[in-house]
Amino acid sequence: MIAILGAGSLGRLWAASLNPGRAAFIARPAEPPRAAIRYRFRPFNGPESIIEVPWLRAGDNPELILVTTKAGDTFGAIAGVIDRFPQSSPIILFQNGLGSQQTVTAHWPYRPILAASTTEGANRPEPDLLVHAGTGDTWIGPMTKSAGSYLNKAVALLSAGGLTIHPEQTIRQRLWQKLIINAGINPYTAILDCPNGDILASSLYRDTIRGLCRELSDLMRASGQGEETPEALRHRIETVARKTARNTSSMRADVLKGRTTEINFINGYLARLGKDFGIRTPVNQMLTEQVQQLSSH
Ligand SMILES: NC(=O)C1=CN([C@@H]2O[C@H](COP(=O)(O)OP(=O)(O)OC[C@H]3O[C@@H](n4cnc5c(N)ncnc54)[C@H](OP(=O)(O)O)[C@@H]3O)[C@@H](O)[C@H]2O)C=CC1
Ligand SMILES: CC(C)(CO)C(=O)C(=O)O
Repeated sequence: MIAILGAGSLGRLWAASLNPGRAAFIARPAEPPRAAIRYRFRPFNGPESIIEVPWLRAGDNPELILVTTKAGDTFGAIAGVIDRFPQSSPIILFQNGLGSQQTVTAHWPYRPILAASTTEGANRPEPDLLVHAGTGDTWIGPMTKSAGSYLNKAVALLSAGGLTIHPEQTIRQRLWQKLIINAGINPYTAILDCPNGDILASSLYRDTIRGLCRELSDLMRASGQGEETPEALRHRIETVARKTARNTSSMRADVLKGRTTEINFINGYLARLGKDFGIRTPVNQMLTEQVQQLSSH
């Protein structure tokens, strides 16, 4: 049994991809018992089907716990339920950005905690409809010392669902690579209220991207993530913006739906890191503040 904490878009994608009966959602601690969650699943290819996922029962001992809450909810969500599970239960964190993973591993350093970086895309245009909007790859790797020995088992269990999973010993590097892309696309799409590709011609983007990439390059070096020139980072950001030109980014989607964004774990994380290292980050700071003004965060 694979337990999933966070019955949103990504959690439902995982539940739908695993064989029937293999997944269960973890309820919030104070939630009264409810009937199984039922939703329509529209796969990337093929016909729609109905998925029914039960709630994990008291005493169930999952082989794996997937955490698919938003970054800002993750620590509280885990803290609310973790005492139900043995110290040896492996936990995989699926959050975008950085910062939430460090908070969780600093609090539970002896638990086997892994992190994932995924390019799968899922959304819920209606509450009971889950759309697998884009297929991709998922990399999983250890964040705590004891997690290393669980990696192969976790990859095998999740691969059985049919999504493409890779073991990744240097998962922090992967998370950084995705962070760079999210930092260079998401806030602009939220501020400008436009699809990913449209940011490239905007004056906000053109006036600030050089400075942003300089900050990203300096922060990568200071964090031990290696040397990447600002020009190379800009090229990578723009390649993804062009490839996903018609996409609504997750941050723009959050703003449009009035939800808290993950800005504090993307450009906000980078601005905080700059303060720790004594590196000036005026562009990350400005983007963070502008996005914070658009929503409750
Ligand atoms: N969707 C995608 O395609 C991708 C998402 N990601 C990352 O995955 C993470 C999840 O994203 P996504 O699935 O889109 O987000 P959603 O908002 O769709 O799902 C998050 C879910 O977590 C639930 N939740 C919040 N707090 C708790 C809690 N304390 N206990 C149990 N459940 C809780 C929310 O419930 P409620 O709505 O009731 O608050 C919601 O159902 C994010 O960090 C995102 O960046 C990464 C790559 C792709
Ligand atoms: C790569 C990108 C920008 C694709 O939309 C993304 O990951 C997101 O929207 O969060």
